[in-house]
Amino acid sequence: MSTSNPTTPSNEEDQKSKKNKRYKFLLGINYICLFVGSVSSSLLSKFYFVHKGSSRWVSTWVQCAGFPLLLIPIFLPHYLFKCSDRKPFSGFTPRILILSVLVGLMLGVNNFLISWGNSYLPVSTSSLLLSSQLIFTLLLSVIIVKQRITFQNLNCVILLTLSSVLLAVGSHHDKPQGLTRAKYFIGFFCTVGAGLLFALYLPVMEKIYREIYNYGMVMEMQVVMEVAATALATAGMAWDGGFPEMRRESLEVFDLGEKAYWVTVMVNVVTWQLVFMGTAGMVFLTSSITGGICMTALLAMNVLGGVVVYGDAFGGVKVVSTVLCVWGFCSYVYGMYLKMKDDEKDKENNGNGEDLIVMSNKDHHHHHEMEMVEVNLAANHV
Ligand SMILES: Nc1nc2[nH]cnc2c(=O)[nH]1
Repeated sequence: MSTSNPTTPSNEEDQKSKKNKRYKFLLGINYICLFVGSVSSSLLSKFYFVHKGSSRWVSTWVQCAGFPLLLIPIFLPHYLFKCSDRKPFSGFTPRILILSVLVGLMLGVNNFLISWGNSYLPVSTSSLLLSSQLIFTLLLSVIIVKQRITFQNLNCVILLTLSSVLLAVGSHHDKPQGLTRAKYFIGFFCTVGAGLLFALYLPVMEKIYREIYNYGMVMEMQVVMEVAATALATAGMAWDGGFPEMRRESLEVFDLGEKAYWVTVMVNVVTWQLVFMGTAGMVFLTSSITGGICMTALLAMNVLGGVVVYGDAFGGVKVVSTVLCVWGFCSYVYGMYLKMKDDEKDKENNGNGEDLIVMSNKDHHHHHEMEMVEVNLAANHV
């Protein structure tokens, strides 16, 4: 695991700080994507429903159809800015390609289930069911990527879960019209299924990312996944009359008119890409459980977004839920920060010559990223 470069100590220091800066830069960008994407997609989905949009297929399709947008950050660095020597889409092995397609199909089914569940169940019920998702993410990441359960991550998962349970219990029981028992059960199983699939998606991605060493590759895999998910959604739509339904909805149902409808749908397509790209990047740069925690913690931001933009009521239970969420998330991030400082100190104490990094589970990708930049730097110098 250790690489000993024939470089002078000062050069080595330089490279280390460069790597660290690059890592922090990528982490920052990804979190901004996740943040902006999550808040705006939740606001826009609500906008769509408030103005009488109700198509399950449209909700499914917008979550993945924006994949061509990812081609911009993939191709620009190589062809326009010339700041990367790596040719886009050159690192796929058949194995990685097949795995990406399979995970993409899983994501497609998840998107479909979540849209179906949302259309049958009251918002409060579906949020309640989805609040179990983070616990499953932790459990599955213990099984799949040998994540260690620590006080820090367990504490955070419990606080965030409590926070989302409270939120769901405290929200309005706006029962959709004509909710029969059968429909309730369909909605129930779709939503639980979506939660489980998403909880599986995160550690499975982490496992696959352990075979790759480059952030560009993460985006490229994301394109492949989203193409697979879009193919599934498009096939479903074509088979079930989703396209005529979309057209009819734009012309007759959406109460702000056709133009506003297409703008809403298209902007939603963009915001969903930010969500999924941000999630994938966070999982690659940290771990599946940290990625899941970062996503879930944004629920509080979505609630605040609703309060600011739509004037939703904000009192009692929502306040408690938000406090729990912010508390849980901040203590997690602070704990991670302390651990990172500790590790850096340990490394310094071990001396420069010996570049042995003891990998804890959490650091895995940090180290990965370091290695990747090392590989790139080495390639550039040869
Ligand atoms: N099941 C599920 N699907 C998602 N798609 C985007 N976010 C989520 C999530 O939190 N859960």
